[in-house]
Amino acid sequence: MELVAFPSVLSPTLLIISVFVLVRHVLYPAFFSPLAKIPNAHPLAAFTSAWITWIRFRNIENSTVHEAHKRYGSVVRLGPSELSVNCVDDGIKTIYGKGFEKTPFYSVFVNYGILNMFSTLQSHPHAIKKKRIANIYAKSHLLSSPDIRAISTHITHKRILPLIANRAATDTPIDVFNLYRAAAVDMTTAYFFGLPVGTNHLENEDKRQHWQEQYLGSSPPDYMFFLHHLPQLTSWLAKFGIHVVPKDRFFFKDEFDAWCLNMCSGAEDLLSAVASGAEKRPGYFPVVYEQLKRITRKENMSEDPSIRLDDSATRQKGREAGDILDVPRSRQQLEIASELMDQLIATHETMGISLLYVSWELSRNPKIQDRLRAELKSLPTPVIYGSADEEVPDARSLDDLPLLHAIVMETLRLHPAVAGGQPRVTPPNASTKLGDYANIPPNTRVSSYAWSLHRNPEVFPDPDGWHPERWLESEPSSAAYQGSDKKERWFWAFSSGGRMCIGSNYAMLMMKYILAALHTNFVSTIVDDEGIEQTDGFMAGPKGDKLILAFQHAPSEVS
Ligand code: HEM
Repeated sequence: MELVAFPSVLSPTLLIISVFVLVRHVLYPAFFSPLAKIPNAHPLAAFTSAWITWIRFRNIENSTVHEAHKRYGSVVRLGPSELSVNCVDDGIKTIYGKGFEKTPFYSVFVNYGILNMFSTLQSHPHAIKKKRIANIYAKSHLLSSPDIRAISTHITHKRILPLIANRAATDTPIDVFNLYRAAAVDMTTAYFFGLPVGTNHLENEDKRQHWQEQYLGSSPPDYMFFLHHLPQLTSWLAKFGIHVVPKDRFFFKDEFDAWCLNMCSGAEDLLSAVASGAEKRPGYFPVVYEQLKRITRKENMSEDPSIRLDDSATRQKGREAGDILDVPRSRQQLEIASELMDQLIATHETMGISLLYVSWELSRNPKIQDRLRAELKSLPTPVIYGSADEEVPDARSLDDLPLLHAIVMETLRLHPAVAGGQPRVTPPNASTKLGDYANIPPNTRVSSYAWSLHRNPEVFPDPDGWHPERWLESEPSSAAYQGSDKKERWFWAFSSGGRMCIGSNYAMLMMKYILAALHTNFVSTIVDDEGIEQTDGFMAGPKGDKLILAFQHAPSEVS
């Protein structure tokens, strides 16, 4: 009797559950949700996030989303509550303007348990952090900064040019990916901590490799999917001893954390020396460190809810690593280090990738390389290798060079280092219009991709071709590459709005100094570019992780 009664009780329950599931997960998302009218990038996208998660796991997100935009237009649905948006008006201007907060995708960038500018999700605490240093990354400041000039002079004349001259003399090719990442770290640590404290990865290959191992070990590229997209599941599994991401990541991170604190201690020593009367020489002063220290001293950190710090745990980790973290640090010190560490990581890959693709394109286009050399030599103070006065151009005249600027812009367009989606959520208590679609509900995840924005053929005719002339409107041949809208509005290599890259002007200037040094003095040719295609991730470096070039001394006159 009971055996018969059991299913009869179960049946209504099962029926109710089935109807609920059908309505909630099938009928509502497919037919009644305000997102139902938006084209699905895949038939499953309306019902489940599993499809886009699988696409991300396979590292084919940027290309898949781009194909969906080509087929279905500027707004596509990636999941039941997720969109990709590929337009400027009612697109990036809205999403990256005001009120759309970041998602936990960015939480992986926390250092020392402390949120920094990049990993702070909410606008208000983020704005406080950004304001601390915005002025020293402003273009007007950088173009007239004696520190920037001194750092560029030192690093180009003392490190880059002798290194390349040696390779040219011995006919030994070089991996420019390594070279450029080293140059980016050397320049940036000099600006942060002062030249005497900053790294010298260009000349010291062992230190460079060790640093690179720590960096890759603490943010292992093959596992970033789990840290970005499944952070809760990843840490929950770890509690049961299932380490989806290798747990030696924490060892590398501890070492890396200790390294950055050590650099901060070096900067402190420089500040003490200046306070005791030592000369404040340009380039030898820890510009960014000092400013962060000065500003954060005035802040009452305990009242800032964005700051989370388990100081004892951080120190314990340091003790286990047997390193300098064992020395107790104040919250202010860790706050500064968290910020600097993040900015350094932002610099290293992005500048390395961008310069690599400039070199690759120039090496494939020798005529443009020759024209660039002529332009660089026309500067009042070109970067001449071996010259007695070891000058670099004034930053303003370098910045004004039209061809150099066009080459860098076109490379950042075609090969954006940050190619992937930058996720945000629609604001609570408001509905939003994106593209042609109104009433997008609150808490919808929305992203735009530089990869797709930069490949709109109406704005960038022949979008897959490298045509610096599209940025040179005075050039007759540029007419073929002018699109229907202003290119600058669609150029998104540094993102836009309040969360736009703080280092964009700095990166542009430093990359121009490096390119000026190389291409005034040398001619580059490709030796091995296997694996040059970009990976399909948030950060899109070369699949082969290298580019081998040969350099020869440039002829003294360019015809
Ligand atoms: C070619 C070089 C660079 C490229 C292509 C680049 C690109 C970007 C992009 C696209 C973003 C926005 C990412 C997002 O919101 O998901 C960003 C943010 C950021 N970048 Fe860069 N970046 C470069 C160099 C640098 C440098 C040199 C620094 C520091 C010195 C830097 C520091 C930052 C910081 C701190 C943020 C977060 C800004 C915020 O949240 O307000 N970047 N960068």
